[in-house]
Amino acid sequence: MTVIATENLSKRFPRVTALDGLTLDIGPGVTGLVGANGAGKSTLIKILLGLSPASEGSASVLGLDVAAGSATAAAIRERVGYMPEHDCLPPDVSATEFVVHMARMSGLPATAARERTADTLRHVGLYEERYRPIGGYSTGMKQRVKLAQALVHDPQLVFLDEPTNGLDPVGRDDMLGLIRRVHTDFGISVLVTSHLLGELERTSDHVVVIDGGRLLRSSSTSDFTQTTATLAVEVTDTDAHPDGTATLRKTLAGAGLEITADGRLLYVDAADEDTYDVVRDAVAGLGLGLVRMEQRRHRIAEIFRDDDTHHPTNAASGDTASTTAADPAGSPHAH
Ligand SMILES: Nc1ncnc2c1ncn2[C@@H]1O[C@H](COP(=O)(O)OP(=O)(O)OP(=O)(O)O)[C@@H](O)[C@H]1O
Repeated sequence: MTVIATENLSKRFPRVTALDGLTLDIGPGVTGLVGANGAGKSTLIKILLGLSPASEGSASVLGLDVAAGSATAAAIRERVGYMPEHDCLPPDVSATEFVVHMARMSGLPATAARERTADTLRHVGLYEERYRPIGGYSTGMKQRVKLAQALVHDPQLVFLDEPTNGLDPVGRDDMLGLIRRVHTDFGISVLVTSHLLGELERTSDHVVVIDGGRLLRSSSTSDFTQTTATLAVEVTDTDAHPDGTATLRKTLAGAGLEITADGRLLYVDAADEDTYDVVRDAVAGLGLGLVRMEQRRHRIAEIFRDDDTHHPTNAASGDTASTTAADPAGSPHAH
């Protein structure tokens, strides 16, 4: 089932092309949309919401064409929630008043709007504070109000534009947990943007990476982080073998295995199941202690670093979405 589809979608402003022939097919679940600042993430969301027309190409949301006219646009808004990137909350009203208002705007009757508001604010973790004016809230609380107003009319899909912006590491973790639960508890599909690839690794079922308005990669998170056929092996030293790692490497190479070393870790190419036995027997035969022998998993960021070396666009443009997005230093979840 397709939740969001775009076909050759472009958006040109007088001085910049924000989206450039973007073709996407996104299914249900949590999808992370990653790209550096200016990659075109917000532009894509605005087109999908019908707030901004595309220059070229087509797009549909929940099977509805975003350019089909006002009746379809209204139908999309009924089914879709939107959490904008920038601060957009009125400071003088309380979270309850604001979210009730947004629920009423979405067409809910007064009683249902009040009930849904109470439930949604509780779900995002706002309790007694919900009666105080929003102007006195912390950034984390404001982000929660923005999330609540996107969810209050029980949409099938929400667009969350940089929901972790401005949050400290604990606040980020909480927000990412909440986003995950939006899908697992309510079955709502999520398109969440970030310029940090690492933080979407844990939260998303699917990751789409764009750079300069173009699609760089779209695949399921498990494809990104799939287990490779490489074993990571670490051993102790002994009196007989003061450099156990080097000794084991020599022994395994002698047994015909492909090995690379990274400090005390040996990466052994596990061509088949027998490789485990060969390594175990070699370690036991040498009398070394086996600290670890495990299948190596790729992290998303690692795969992008590999891709960067091959990708012609990146090589040409230098400071790109993937290099920025893959920067593990920027994300508390990258390691
Ligand atoms: N209304 C506009 N007029 C002119 N240029 C625009 C407009 N909106 C966006 N752009 C440009 O289009 C490009 C994509 O912007 P967009 O906001 O979609 O990026 P983004 O990936 O969401 O980045 P950010 O995280 O910084 O918002 C940028 O170069 C931006 O300057």
